[in-house]
Amino acid sequence: MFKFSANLTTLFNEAPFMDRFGLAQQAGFRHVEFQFPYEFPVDSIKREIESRNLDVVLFNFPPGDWKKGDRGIAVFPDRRQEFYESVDEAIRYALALDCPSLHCMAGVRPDGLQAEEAWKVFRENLSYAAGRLANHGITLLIEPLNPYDMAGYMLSSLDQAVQLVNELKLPNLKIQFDFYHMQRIQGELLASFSRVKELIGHVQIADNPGRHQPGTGEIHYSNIFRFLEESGYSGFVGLEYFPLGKTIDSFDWMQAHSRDCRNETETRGVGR
Ligand SMILES: O=C(O)C(=O)[C@H](O)CO
Ligand SMILES: [Mg+2]
Repeated sequence: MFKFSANLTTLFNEAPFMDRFGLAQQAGFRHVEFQFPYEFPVDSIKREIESRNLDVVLFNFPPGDWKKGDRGIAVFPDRRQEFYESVDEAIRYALALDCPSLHCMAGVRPDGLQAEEAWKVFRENLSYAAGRLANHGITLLIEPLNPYDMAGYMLSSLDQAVQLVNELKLPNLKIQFDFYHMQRIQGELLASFSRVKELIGHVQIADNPGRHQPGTGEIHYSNIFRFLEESGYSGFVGLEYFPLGKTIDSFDWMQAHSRDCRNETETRGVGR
């Protein structure tokens, strides 16, 4: 049975980041994830999760300078040192927070950088990072992002991610399968998930269009949840959506899922 995780970057964003842990707990969540925690001291986050009995299940490596357009720094030949330091920083946070998985964003390829060179650097950096994370039992994740939201992002198809994972053969390198991005990239959601099931280390959800909660768009999430249960996926499903309306009013779809699911108590207890 899979478990829901509240993404505190996109959920509860009516409140400052450090207040979102308490709001997630009050809403019944046990697992949380977020994108970038680095502007907040790790000890403050640790206090929040310990006092609220939450587990942190995922966050990203530092992405470079987001305001200047960086969306990861793993593809740049001239920024390797900065990438190594970003791995150090991510590990420091992950160990303090006892987080089992980290997502490495690739980056946006500038015009002057040849694709072949960028892929080579990405492969080398992933090998480096996977080795460092393996020493701590942490899984490294890569996630294809749709080209409409993130133009020029290097890793923009599921096939590219599969190729990297198969080529590199690193036991702790897995795919972050975000149904929202997959819908916008290629559709064929159930078949695509089935095809790469063994390579998936984390799942995320949002509906399309709008990237809001399930039930607001075109994705048939009750089918997807049933399918995930039947497929035996037992990892996390991150709620990485921007609520339409107040966050606390955006969880109706979860009640429907619990009703559909045979073991209601377990779904609620573990997931929310
Ligand atoms: O945007 C997404 O879907 C993510 O999961 C990442 O954290 C990248 O920002
Ligand atoms: Mg995602």
